[in-house]
Amino acid sequence: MIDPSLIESLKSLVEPGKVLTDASSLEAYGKDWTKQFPPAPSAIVFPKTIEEVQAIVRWANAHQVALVPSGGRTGLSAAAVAANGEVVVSFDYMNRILDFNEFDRTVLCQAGVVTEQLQNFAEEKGLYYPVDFASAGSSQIGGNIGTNAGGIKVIRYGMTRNWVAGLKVVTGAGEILELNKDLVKNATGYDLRQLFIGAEGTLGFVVEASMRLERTPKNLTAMVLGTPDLEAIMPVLHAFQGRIDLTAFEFFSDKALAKVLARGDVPPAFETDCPYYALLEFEASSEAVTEAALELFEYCMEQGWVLDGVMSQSEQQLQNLWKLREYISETISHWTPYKNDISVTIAKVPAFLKEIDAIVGEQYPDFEIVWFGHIGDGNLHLNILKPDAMPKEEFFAKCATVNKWVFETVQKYNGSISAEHGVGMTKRDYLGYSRSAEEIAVMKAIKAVFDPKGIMNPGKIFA
Ligand SMILES: O=C(O)CC[C@@H](O)C(=O)O
Ligand SMILES: [Zn+2]
Repeated sequence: MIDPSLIESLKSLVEPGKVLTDASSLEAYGKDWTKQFPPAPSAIVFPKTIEEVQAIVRWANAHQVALVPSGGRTGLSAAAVAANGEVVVSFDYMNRILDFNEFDRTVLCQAGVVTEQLQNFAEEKGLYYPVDFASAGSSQIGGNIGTNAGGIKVIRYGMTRNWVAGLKVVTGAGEILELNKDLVKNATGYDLRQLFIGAEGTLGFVVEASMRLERTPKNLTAMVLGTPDLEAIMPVLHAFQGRIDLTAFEFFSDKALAKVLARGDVPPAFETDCPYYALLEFEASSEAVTEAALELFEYCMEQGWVLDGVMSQSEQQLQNLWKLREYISETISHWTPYKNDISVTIAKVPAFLKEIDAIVGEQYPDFEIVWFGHIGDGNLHLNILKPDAMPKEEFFAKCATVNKWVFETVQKYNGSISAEHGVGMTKRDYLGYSRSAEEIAVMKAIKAVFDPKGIMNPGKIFA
């Protein structure tokens, strides 16, 4: 905890009432969606302007106070958790869309603009912001950039990184930098914008971002296909990708589906029980595309890769099919899951999946294992559910012992121990499985340049 007199000086930097220290605010703003680390911030500060953010960072430098950036706090790696008396900097009051440029198709957002707010704004302009995920209703653009958020349309549109035209940041040294200025072409040396994307607030804070928009997809149509086993999913992807440009290719297991259906608010896709399901989406822009999709469906049935399937016939049915996939994470959060977010290149998915599945089957004989994720991107979400009777600490400790086997396999396949959720605190001890000692040394050197006093989100990414 920091000195109470320091909190008083912090109050002088922002509008009255914009520093909170009451227990419920500390609890709420001190954590994200992870449940491993008890929140313990000293205060929450709510700047309204870039100048206020800069003043807070300079104050933190002067007094050696650690800062934690806070957006929608929907992260899954504890990158936005303040567990050690830090001051949380919330962007809740920097939530305005400032400008729209129709020629460049860019939207200037303050860091606290909620993802859905940007998606809706794009729609009003007849355009589309394509980065999408279940937490779009609360996640903020600044946080999406800090984690380089991915989601369900990466196969077609890429990660948040692809949509950042320009950034304004306050570095850990308290300087304001304007990065890339929305240029499409800018060959003037290092692209510092890219460094701040996925940096989890460890170099500085994103205060404004210019985000690119895209044309609206036409007549999005989804298919849910039941497969006889895990191995059948990738040939289905390959078959469809040979003829159709997919906007999504997701998968989930029967266990994931059962949890979602048990909620009672989503209809099943079809009656046949299958161990695994693929959800794919495409633009049914012409009759020919729809026909090709149906032919591919039949072909996959003939090959024995698909047991049953359905294609959405209306916007409502499209939404319902998506709910089967999008509701999984929130639904299973009831079981305090231990999460893995791992990836390999597409070609390696079948062999990798088989090996990981065997490891977890062997290592977690008594735990319920839920598979789902963005398999079309090579990204698997492996969730281990906590048995109700087992204390949280015991459960997480048991799961951590299995990391060695899972991460050694990830390393063997040249994969990533965190595909899209970031490193934060949950994966910092395992960074070496995905990044070499030399790379980590360079990353730390870069941090020292932007954040010489080490006050920006310390303890995240690096142990
Ligand atoms: O809860 C998870 O493991 C994944 C959350 C999110 O990335 C998703 O794809 O639904
Ligand atoms: Zn995901």
